[in-house]
Amino acid sequence: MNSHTVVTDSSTAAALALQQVRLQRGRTQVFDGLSLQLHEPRIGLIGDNGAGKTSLLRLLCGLEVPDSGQVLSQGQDLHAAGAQRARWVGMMFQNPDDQIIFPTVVEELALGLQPQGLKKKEAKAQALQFLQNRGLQDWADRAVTSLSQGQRQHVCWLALLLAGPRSLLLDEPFASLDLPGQARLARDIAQTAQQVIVSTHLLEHVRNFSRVIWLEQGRVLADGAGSTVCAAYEASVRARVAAMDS
Ligand SMILES: Nc1ncnc2c1ncn2[C@@H]1O[C@H](COP(=O)(O)OP(=O)(O)OP(=O)(O)O)[C@@H](O)[C@H]1O
Repeated sequence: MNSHTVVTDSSTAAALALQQVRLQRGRTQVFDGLSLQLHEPRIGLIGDNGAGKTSLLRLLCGLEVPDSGQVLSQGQDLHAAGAQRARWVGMMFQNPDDQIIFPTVVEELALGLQPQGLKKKEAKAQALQFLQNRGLQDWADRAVTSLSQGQRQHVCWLALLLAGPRSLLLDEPFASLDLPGQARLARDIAQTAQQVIVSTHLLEHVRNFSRVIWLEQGRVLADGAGSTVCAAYEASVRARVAAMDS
């Protein structure tokens, strides 16, 4: 298959796929021919700092363009898709301040509805209704800067849910959430109809996923049931820590 080939059979194509992707960031060759078919409704990404989890998510949502190879969503080239890409895939960033653009919560949520062709006023009304349905109407006109880090992360999750692309990519979504916040997000993820791909160091949140991918230096070290892959990663960490002590 050459680098311009586009798989067109969307009935069998994976929600997301990488074909022979090479990516360099700065001086680091992050991926050197990575291929993955991402069919499953819940996929976890685990691995040490610098393994390539964020880079993979950034490729999958079109923020990084591969140096060679292709990123596909249901068989269509993500980078050739232009504006409709926002209907296919959306990402929640590790740092909410990299994501939030608008001064108030309701405006930020409304932004995500614009790719659906809604006028500003309609989008704002829908965003307000969405907040009301979740008992968060008091947040609507709050300045985003007045929210805590964890609350801003929650706003990013709500914006992604409301925008409703068919694949949701979450980069360390639990990192700054308190325990009730983590439980709420885990419940939301479990109830979401769309595909959800989660990168995390908190393994309990992906251990029950049908698929977890363990990345190490841009390569797949293990790929399988969450319980098996998480146990293998934990065993590796234990062995490395033991080696440090000896
Ligand atoms: N903007 C950048 N410029 C140069 N190199 C980068 C950049 N971003 C990431 N890298 C490098 O790419 C590699 C993969 O980084 P990435 O952020 O994808 O890892 P990660 O698995 O998400 O790590 P973490 O668990 O720390 O978030 C690392 O070696 C990192 O140093």
